[in-house]
Amino acid sequence: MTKAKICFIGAGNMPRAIIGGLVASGYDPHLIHATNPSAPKLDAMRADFGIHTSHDNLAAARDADVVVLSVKPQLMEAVCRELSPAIDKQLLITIAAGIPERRYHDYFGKQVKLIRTMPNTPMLLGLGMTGLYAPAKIGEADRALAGMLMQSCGDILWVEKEEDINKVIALAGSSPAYFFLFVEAMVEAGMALNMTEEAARHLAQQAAVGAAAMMKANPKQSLAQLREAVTSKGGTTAQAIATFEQGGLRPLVKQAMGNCIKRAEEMANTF
Ligand SMILES: NC(=O)c1ccc[n+]([C@@H]2O[C@H](COP(=O)([O-])OP(=O)(O)OC[C@H]3O[C@@H](n4cnc5c(N)ncnc54)[C@H](OP(=O)(O)O)[C@@H]3O)[C@@H](O)[C@H]2O)c1
Ligand code: PRO
Repeated sequence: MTKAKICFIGAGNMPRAIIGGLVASGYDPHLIHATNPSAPKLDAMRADFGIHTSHDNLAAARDADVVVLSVKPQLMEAVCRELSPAIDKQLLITIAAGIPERRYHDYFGKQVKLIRTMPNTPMLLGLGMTGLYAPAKIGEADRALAGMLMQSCGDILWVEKEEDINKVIALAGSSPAYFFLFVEAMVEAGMALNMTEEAARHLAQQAAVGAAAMMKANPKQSLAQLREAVTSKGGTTAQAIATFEQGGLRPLVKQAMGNCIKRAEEMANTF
């Protein structure tokens, strides 16, 4: 495993997931530094993962080999302008949605080495999915370093065209929230049938975990085959599935993912 010093600028939900995954995979916590304006998130990260923390973006970035830009897209320009004097040969990795790679050179006021990534929160459990895009000028060693960091917390997929990062957002970055919404709706339906929230959640979430594990364990079986194996002819599941299909679940999912991508494109024109 590399000995690169990694600094996360911004210590919110996503860096917490990546740092948790990195440390659990055996990455030395003393090589990891996170910065944030407010103290509570840093205190929690220090306590949970044993990493270094501070409020000083510039000093942390200056001391790092890899700087992971992990603030909200709205704050990215101001943060990059602040960091610029500290950036020289470091590899920059951004996890921000929306902002195109070319914009970062403007933000920093100079050419920087930057890889765009789109991770997701299951990285905290080592079950993440990250899409990565690097412009042609980025060398093999830097690609390998970014890939290794993200792969220590889950699966990775390199995309060749930058626009494909927006498809990664729709399919993986944002999609844990879709699954939570679906299970939330199932739990609400269970509660409407007079089940306790605890029992309904236990049933629905374990079914979700089991279904996810079956998809992963059976890559040669199509998703339709897995679905059909649950769906007895004239049985109960068939009624539920027909209700979803008649209610337009598939076009609704297509529309939701299309709107997700549209928002990423709007952000690219805004920030
Ligand atoms: N959450 C996801 O599932 C997900 C997935 C993929 C990518 N992303 C991307 O990850 C980035 C961060 O998202 P998030 O969900 O982690 O957001 P978040 O939880 O709101 O975290 C953002 C953090 O940045 C901190 N911050 C604000 N100003 C700062 C500054 N000047 N210097 C350093 N830190 C600063 C905030 O601190 P305070 O709270 O003290 O203001 C906050 O802790 C976004 O660009 C997003 O597009 C998120
Ligand atoms: N969370 C970020 C957003 O909602 C990016 C993907 C997941 O914008």
